[in-house]
Amino acid sequence: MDINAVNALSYEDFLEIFGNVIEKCPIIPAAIWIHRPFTGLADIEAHISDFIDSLPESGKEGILRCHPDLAGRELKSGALTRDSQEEQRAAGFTDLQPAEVSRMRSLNSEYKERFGFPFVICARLNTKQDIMRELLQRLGNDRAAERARAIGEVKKICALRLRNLVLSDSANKL
Ligand SMILES: NC(=O)NC1=NC(=O)NC1=O
Repeated sequence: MDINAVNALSYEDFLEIFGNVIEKCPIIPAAIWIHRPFTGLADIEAHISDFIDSLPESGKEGILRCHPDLAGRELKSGALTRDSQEEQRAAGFTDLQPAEVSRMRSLNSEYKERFGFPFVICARLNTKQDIMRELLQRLGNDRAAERARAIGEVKKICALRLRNLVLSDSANKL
């Protein structure tokens, strides 16, 4: 799907296709739709990034809370969105050893306890070893630094989801 096809979409079709580029936050693509015609993928990304950056801390933390834990309950119960399921599988979280699952569970809850929002990282750009190392390392951050870091990861996830939608022909099958 090229950018002209994106710009020609009705609002409903735009949301149907792009509604989950930020996990479970359709309000973000719904909000940036107003900026079409987009000049390209980078333009869509820039509008999403600007919208997120304009939010108060509580809004940014709300976005983070919409993300499922890595190797968490939703993965176990099959409740993940298709995007998230695919990303967690790619990083190796769908076939963890029981000891790895409990390690992720305890690290995730320690992180959530400390920051009040879940640990978020772009799973497609990391192996499960990278992710466990990052989780441990980022536990040492202060809240503001960690919020900014996690939002940066949300934007990376978004960028990969957008590329997958626009550059592949998956979105053509409306
Ligand atoms: N807590 C998370 O980082 N979740 C996720 N990262 C991804 O890349 N996909 C997810 O579901």
